[in-house]
Amino acid sequence: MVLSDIIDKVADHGYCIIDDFLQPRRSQALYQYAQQLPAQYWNLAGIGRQQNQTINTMVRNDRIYWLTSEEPRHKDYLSIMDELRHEFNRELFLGLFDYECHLAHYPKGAFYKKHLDAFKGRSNRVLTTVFYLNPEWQETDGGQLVIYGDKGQVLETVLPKQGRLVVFLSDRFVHEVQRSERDRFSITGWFRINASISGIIDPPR
Ligand SMILES: O=C(O)CCC(=O)C(=O)O
Ligand SMILES: [Fe+2]
Repeated sequence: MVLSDIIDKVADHGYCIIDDFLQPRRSQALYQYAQQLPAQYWNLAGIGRQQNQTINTMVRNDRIYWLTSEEPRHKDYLSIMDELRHEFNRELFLGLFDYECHLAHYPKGAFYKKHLDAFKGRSNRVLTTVFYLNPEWQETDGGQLVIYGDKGQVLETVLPKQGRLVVFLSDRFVHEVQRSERDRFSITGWFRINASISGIIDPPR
């Protein structure tokens, strides 16, 4: 996998789906790490921004855990995403300022209804990344990521299988996570610009 493939695809289509983004043993290590995280680390995910953050389990009911660079076991992933950020800036002049990401755990029955990760001109999230950790995944396990086009048509239905990375423009593609029939683990993140838009800044986490 070459980072420039990702850049080219995003430049051409606004999104890309890449397999074997990391070496299998690195993906597997992240999977094992996520699986053994004690229950108290996982928080129910909220929706909306800072003051308006609410937990609405009708919209999403996954659990998340933010990754910080202080923890050595997060460094590997954060540093490759930083390389990718530099590459995006070098090739497409996106001016991406930082990257934030969290582990996500969708237990059996969990989902995330149709949504956008950012609203045009109202967010500093530019690109969304989702990296999948489960080593085995079948159609019948559910949990597909569905990406929609601007007329509401299905563009992609993505099986969340280990090593696969999805990158898309955060304010352009409505997407959803279909009900998962098994424990589903991933790392979702956002490349951001350092802009204060209408006096609103997205929360750092
Ligand atoms: O896990 C996925 O496939 C997508 C997650 C997502 O859309 C989000 O966390 O905003
Ligand atoms: Fe999303």
